[in-house]
Amino acid sequence: MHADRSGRSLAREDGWEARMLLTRSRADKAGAGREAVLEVRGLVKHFPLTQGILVKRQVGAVKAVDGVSFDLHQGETLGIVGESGCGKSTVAKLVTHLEEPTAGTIRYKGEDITKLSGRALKAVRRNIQMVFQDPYTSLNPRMTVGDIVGEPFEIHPEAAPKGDRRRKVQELLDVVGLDPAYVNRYPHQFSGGQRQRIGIARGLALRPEIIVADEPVSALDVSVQAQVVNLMERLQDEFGLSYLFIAHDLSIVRHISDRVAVMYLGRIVEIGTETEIYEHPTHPYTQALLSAVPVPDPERAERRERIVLEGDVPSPANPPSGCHFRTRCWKAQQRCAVEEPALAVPENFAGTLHDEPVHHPSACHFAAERAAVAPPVAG
Ligand SMILES: Nc1ncnc2c1ncn2[C@@H]1O[C@H](COP(=O)(O)OP(=O)(O)OP(=O)(O)O)[C@@H](O)[C@H]1O
Repeated sequence: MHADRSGRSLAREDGWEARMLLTRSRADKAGAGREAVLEVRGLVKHFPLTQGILVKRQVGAVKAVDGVSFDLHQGETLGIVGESGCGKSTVAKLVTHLEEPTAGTIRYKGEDITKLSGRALKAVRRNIQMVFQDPYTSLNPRMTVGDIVGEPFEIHPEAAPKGDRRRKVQELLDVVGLDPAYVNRYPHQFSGGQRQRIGIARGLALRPEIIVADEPVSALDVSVQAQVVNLMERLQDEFGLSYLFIAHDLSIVRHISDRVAVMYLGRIVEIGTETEIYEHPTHPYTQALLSAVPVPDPERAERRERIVLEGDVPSPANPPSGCHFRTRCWKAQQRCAVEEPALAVPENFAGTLHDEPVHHPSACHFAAERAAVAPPVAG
C-alpha cells in the first residue's frame, strides 16, 4: 500500500475530498474570506484556589486564560506561542472540551460548543481531535498499535463497522508513513518519532476537521521534529485539516503556521500572519521573545538587539492590573496600570521603521515596530 494512494482513498470517504479541494497554497490560507471553522470569543478559564481540609473555601483563582479571542480558518494553521504557564495548554483543553470554560464562547461552524452535551457534543468532538505532546507517555504501553489507533472507533462505532476496523487502522498507519504490518506491535518497539506518528494516526481516525496539537514535537530530537512537522503539513494539504498548533519553539511555529498568536499571562498580546509577527512585531513582549531566539547567521546575530526582560512572569493568580505585561515592559507608563490595552490594530503609532502601515492587532498602548531580527524559518 502506498501512503498517497491510501490517503486519497481515505479522503474520498465522508466528504474529505471536498475539504481537500478547498485547501490551497500556504500563502493563500491566511487570507481573508476563508470560512472560520472555529470562532473563540472572550474565553476565560479560572481555576479556583482553595484552602482548608474539611471545609474548602475559595481564596482566589488561577487566571489561566483571561479573555482570549481568535478565529481558525478552514485549512490554515494558527500557531500559539508564549512562555511556560501563559495558558496555551488550557486553551487547547478548552477547545477540545477537556476543560469547561469559566466564560466565553467557542463556536464550531457557528454553533457554541461550550453549551452542548450528550449526543450533540459527541458529534462535535469527533471533528475536533487532539494530538498530545509526549509520545512516550500518551500511548498506553499495554495496548497494541492497532488498538491504540482504533480506540476512537470504540467511542464512535458509527465511524467504522467492527469488521472493517483493522483495514482502516492499517490505512491510517500507511497514511502517517508507518508499515501497516506493525499493527500488532507495542509502543516500546517504536522510536519517539514513530510514536508521534501513531498519535497522529489516532488523531486522524475519526477524520476530524480540526486538530489541536499541543507541543507535538517538543519531546522529540531536533532531527526528528522536522520530519513530524513535514508529515503534519502533508496531512493538512491532503485532508484539508485546520490546525491549532501550540509550541514554545518560535522557529517551528514559524515554519508551520499561516498565522501566529502570542500569549502572555492568559491573554493574546499580538496576532497576525507569520510575516507580520516575525518580521514586523509591534508588541514589546513579541519583540523580546524574538530577540532571544538563536540566529545561526553571525551577521544577523550581530545586527540584532537582544532585549532582556526584567523580573519573572507574575503569578496568574495575581496578575498586574491593566496591561499584564507592564511590570516587565521598558515602555510602561501610568496608563498601562489602569487601562487594559485592547487587542486591536494600532491607530497612530510613532517610530515605525517601515513605510507600510501595520494591519495586525497588538494589545499595547504604545505598539510600534523596532529593529527586531526574526529567527529563520526552520527546516
Ligand atoms: N487544573 C489546574 N488547576 C490549577 N491550575 C492550573 C490547572 N491547569 C493549569 N493551571 C495553571 O494555569 C496556568 C496556565 O497553564 P497552562 O498549562 O495552560 O500553560 P502553558 O502555557 O501551556 O504552559 P506549559 O507550556 O508549561 O504547559 C499555569 O499557572 C498553571 O499552573
